[in-house]
Amino acid sequence: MFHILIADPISDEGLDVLVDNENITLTKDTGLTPEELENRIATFDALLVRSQTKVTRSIIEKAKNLKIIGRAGVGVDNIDLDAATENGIIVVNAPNGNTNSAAEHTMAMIMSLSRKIPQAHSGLKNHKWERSKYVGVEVKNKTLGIVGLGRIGTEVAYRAKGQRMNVIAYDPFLTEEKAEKMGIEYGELEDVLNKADYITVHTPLMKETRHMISVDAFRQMKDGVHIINCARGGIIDEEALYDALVSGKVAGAAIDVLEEEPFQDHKLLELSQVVATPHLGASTVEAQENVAIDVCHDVQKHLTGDLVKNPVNMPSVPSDVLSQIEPYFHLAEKLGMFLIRLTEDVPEEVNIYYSGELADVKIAPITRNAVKGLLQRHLGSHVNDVNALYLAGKKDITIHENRTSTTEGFTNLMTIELKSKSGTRSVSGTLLNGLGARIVRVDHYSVDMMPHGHIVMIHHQDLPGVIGKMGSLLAEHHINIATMQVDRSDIGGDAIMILTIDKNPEQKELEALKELEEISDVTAVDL
Ligand SMILES: NC(=O)c1ccc[n+]([C@@H]2O[C@H](COP(=O)([O-])OP(=O)(O)OC[C@H]3O[C@@H](n4cnc5c(N)ncnc54)[C@H](O)[C@@H]3O)[C@@H](O)[C@H]2O)c1
Ligand SMILES: O=C(O)CC[C@@H](O)C(=O)O
Repeated sequence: MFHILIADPISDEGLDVLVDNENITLTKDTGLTPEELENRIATFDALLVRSQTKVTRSIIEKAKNLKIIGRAGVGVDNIDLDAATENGIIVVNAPNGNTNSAAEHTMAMIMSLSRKIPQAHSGLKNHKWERSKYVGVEVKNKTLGIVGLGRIGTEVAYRAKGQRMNVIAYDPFLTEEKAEKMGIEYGELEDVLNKADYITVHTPLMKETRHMISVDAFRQMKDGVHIINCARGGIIDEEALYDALVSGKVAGAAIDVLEEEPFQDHKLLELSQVVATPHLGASTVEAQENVAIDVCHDVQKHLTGDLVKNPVNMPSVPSDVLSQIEPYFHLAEKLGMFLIRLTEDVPEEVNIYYSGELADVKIAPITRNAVKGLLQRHLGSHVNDVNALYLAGKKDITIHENRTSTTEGFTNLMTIELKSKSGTRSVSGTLLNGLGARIVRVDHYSVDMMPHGHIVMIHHQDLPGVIGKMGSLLAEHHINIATMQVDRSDIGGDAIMILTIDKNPEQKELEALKELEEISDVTAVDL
């Protein structure tokens, strides 16, 4: 049974996705204080939030069962992503569902600023008919500067063009060709600041964008510029904006978001040239349904073992690519689990070689599963594909991915090589059409074994009678051999025997095998 805590108001249309699942329980408890959330979170498998709830490191560290945090919206600046990743908790968002609403809200803010609609409305509500006080300006032929031309910025650009505005935009991913295709002007940040009559920001809030519009940026703007922030508080330096409004440099500002929310007492709100809404960009029926449905689908997928569509702290995999590579996840994890048993030393470097068909697919998710298999022996079951690479880095294990053309006759071949102080060990596997995964090489020995069950790997000398002795010894301990593979380097030289047996061998049984003089090493692996 999975328990989901809904900590912010999430649309029922989304929750309906989860309600019908009999393995899921939903607890709605909105408006919890950080301390209350910290005290409650331990029993939950999933947490659903919007922008209000701050999911801090201390909350995440108390969340011993948490597997997924669903953010019904775009911005994830209210979630400590590093803490989530370190703790193997996947974070998903709903990046597409509120794009239109945020863009429409931005346009409404631009029009409100230009025609002073909120101020005039307030006047009338206070029984004042003040037509001359609220003379506005047209937006037609004015220049709108967009900082951040992603999903919302792009939609704002098209809407502004519909209002006959000129649009200039800055985004690190915007090219001149793309700008030309959109019928807008391409600019550096400086060009946008210099040329625009209205400046609207649509970047995420990150280290790089915090206070990107500050004193220096205001200095570069036209006198009488209008500023709009429907993205995130913190992108604009609020002190600098306040001063620029008071000095008249900025004619008006429209604000949906501020650094501290809720913000009913902020000094910017005291200025008559500021219009503001309480973080309403995504607050439409449509947007809330869309984001709730998207995020709830992903939460359900993750809890039932499927890959999610909108991961934030893991690369996403398009479904056509996923169907190609998913069958290799199991093979990769088992190869990793097997290989780590071949050394008692601290792993230092891992090389993963992808050959044949595997050389042409997206390998990163396969690598994550291999590393997960490797690390689980020492780090336990909290290693998962969200934190596997992070944890490997923390343990100073370097991971290299290589694509090669050496297929050794297989249509696909994956080899993992593990380097440690005592040397290099390796294991190779393949996926046989219709037959599933096979381990086909252990170090330089060829084998053919299914990667599951109780496996005993024995290094011995290639001499007559060894196999018989070993078989009798196992029989004495009532151990039944299910399959056996043997390979050798030379006649009479080193040889390997891999058995699958019907029960987990006890330590004393392994010790008894080691006592046979022809046997140099015995390793048990449970896959
Ligand atoms: N007010 C609201 O209710 C509301 C609703 C939805 C989204 N948002 C906010 O809007 C932001 C944008 O949403 P989106 O869906 O368009 O995201 P997006 O990822 O599609 O677009 C963000 C764009 O910003 C660009 N960018 C990043 N750093 C930049 C920089 N230093 N300078 C210029 N551009 C930069 C990126 O390249 C990207 O194209 C979200 O992060 C969220 O915080 C607010
Ligand atoms: O939760 C909300 O309504 C705000 C969402 C918005 O800020 C976002 O980043 O998607």
